Amino acid sequence: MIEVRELTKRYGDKTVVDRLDFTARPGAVTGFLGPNGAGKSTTMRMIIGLSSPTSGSVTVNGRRYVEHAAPLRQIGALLEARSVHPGRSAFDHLMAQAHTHGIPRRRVHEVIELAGLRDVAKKRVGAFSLGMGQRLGIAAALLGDPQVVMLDEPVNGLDPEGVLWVRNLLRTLADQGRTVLLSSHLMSETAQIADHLVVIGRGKLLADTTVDELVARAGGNGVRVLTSEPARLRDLLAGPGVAVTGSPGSEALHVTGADARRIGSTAADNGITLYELAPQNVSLEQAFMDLTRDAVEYQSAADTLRSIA
Ligand SMILES: Nc1ncnc2c1ncn2[C@@H]1O[C@H](COP(=O)(O)OP(=O)(O)OP(=O)(O)O)[C@@H](O)[C@H]1O
Repeated sequence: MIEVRELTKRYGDKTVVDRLDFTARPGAVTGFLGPNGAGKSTTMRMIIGLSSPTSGSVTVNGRRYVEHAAPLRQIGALLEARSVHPGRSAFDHLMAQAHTHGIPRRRVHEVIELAGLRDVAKKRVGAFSLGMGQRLGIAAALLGDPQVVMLDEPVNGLDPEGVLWVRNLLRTLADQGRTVLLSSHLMSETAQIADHLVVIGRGKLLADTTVDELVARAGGNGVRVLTSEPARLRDLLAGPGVAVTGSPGSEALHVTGADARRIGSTAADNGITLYELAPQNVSLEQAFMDLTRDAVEYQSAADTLRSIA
């Protein structure tokens, strides 16, 4: 478990992480999302003690990272800036890490297999593709067989097969009861992996939620209906969890909590004519952009032009 409490980091007069509060729980993949510069990497660095908070706290399995006798066995991390000696082989790199942490050689072979690196284990790391480098970073994160795994942009540079591999691996780790935290600025990609989402912008918590809740907050996956008898259809659809909105005198209704099939059947059973029955899918990417719009560090020229027009 990772518990972030009122975590704050300031560089000079700039507050980069601002009283951040969230929990990444065991048995779930928590997606840590935010636009560029939101403070994700800074938060992750504080989680593993590479940077110290200005105020607030963060614990891994109940203790601060530095208080663990064998931190590598508690949390395995892949952070963006890797320091791998380019002349070393993948095997030697992992062996050196294992050695300093009292991890047996057998485990090095296991993570090499797990990361699909067997064929390239003896190759110089300097000659690795970006994707192979990511796999090596993930192998290193898993070396201590940790209960908590934290990955900063793990699918960066991976081909579709690699992305699928990461997705399956993280699901397996969570299903084993481990805590998985992964950062990304890609909403749709994260939504396919994560059970839970923590969204930040300018260092502040914007949402601590599930994918479904986020979509609902952004307007939900409702259905637009055009009918000759809006008032009667509205009454017929009324029930727990169903919301129907529309303007007086208008033939249009917006329905949430009932899908197009149910609305169509209800209309047909009661002889009501429909002119339109259109599911409205809110794109996750749109929901994310709506949520983080005010927190984006550098707006695109188009946005800026729109806002001054
Ligand atoms: N050592 C530092 N000194 C001053 N400012 C810093 C330092 N490290 C990070 N920052 C600033 O903190 C802010 C947050 O950066 P951070 O790398 O944590 O964001 P991020 O969400 O990981 O972004 P990205 O998705 O681009 O990696 C940025 O504005 C960055 O310029």
